[in-house]
Amino acid sequence: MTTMQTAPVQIDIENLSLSFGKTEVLKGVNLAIRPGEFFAFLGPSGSGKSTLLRAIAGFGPNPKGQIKLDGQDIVGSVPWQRNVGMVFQSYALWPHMTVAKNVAFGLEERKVPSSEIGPKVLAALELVGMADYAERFPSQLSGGQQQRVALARTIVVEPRVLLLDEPLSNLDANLRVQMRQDLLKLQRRLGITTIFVTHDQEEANTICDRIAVMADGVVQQIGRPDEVYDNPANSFVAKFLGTANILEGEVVASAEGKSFDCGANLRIPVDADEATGKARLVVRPESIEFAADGANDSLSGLVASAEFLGGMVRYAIDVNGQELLVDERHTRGKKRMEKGENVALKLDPAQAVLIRD
Ligand SMILES: Nc1ncnc2c1ncn2[C@@H]1O[C@H](COP(=O)(O)OP(=O)(O)OP(=O)(O)O)[C@@H](O)[C@H]1O
Repeated sequence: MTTMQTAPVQIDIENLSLSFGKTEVLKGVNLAIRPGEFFAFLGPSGSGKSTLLRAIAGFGPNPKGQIKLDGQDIVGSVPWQRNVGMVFQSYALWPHMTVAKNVAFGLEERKVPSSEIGPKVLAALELVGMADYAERFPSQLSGGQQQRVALARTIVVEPRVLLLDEPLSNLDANLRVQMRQDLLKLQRRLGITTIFVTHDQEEANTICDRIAVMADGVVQQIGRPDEVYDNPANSFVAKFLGTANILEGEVVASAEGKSFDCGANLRIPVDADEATGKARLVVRPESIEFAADGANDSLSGLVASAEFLGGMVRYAIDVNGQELLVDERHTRGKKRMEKGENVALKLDPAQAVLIRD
């Protein structure tokens, strides 16, 4: 079982809405997940990520709309008919069964011939690096090991889709980093279409091919992590992925062309085809640079605060009443600028994104 027996599936979610009583928690979700993709639902607590994942698995109230696996709608079919594997945050291993029994359980339920069960269990445990622990009980394993067993138990039945609901959140920080790489390797080896639910942007960014950023039961944006980071569709996405300066202002036209004006003498040129009127400008702290004093087009400001973050220093700079966060790479022994110090900033317009929300 080193690769999928069947070709990986495409998942299409169309106009999916779901309510708990009168509360609508998914509001018309549309998503297309490609075969073999490692896809993330990323969003804050309560945004509906788990509800959406559970709807794919067939748990929870029946949604309106469609969930298609390779074009076939599965809404309305019972969970065990979907052949979709789910790994929960809490592992949910049977405490009274050994590791091998836990992994064998799903095969026995599916009436797989007993002669095939042993080799399949061993192969699944080998895939997650737990073959030596087959006769232990869950209570004799660390959290990370239990999570590996939970994974083995899910993949042993060769599901068409792998659903992971915050699978690493109970592990300590170092183990999480290692496990996410292991997960990625496993996913690539199996070639299985996988959805990973997390509220941790670093986790999603490092291992997922694409992400859907969710808020309030609505998909806010879909794309590769770097695409979404570089081109946030709205303020929520800009703030949720990384740190962003979001300047309020308007696009104005003048003899020199169009620019974004947020008062405070801060004008940034924008494309000629941008409509005039109210807008916001998103600028990441790492894309603003300190310039030599008096350099052309530089903005002058005052250091309001400085935070040492290890590899960099995050400054808050007051530019005529508008505060801008600016990250500067730290090198050994580099002196930090002091509060009240005069600085000049360079803001490359190509690094700024105009949004209208
Ligand atoms: N069984 C339920 N009954 C009523 N409301 C529910 C139920 N399950 C979830 N909800 C509500 O649905 C909304 C979405 O919850 P969901 O668990 O999908 O969010 P989430 O993004 O996965 O958050 P978290 O990261 O905290 O799990 C929340 O407002 C939650 O309170």
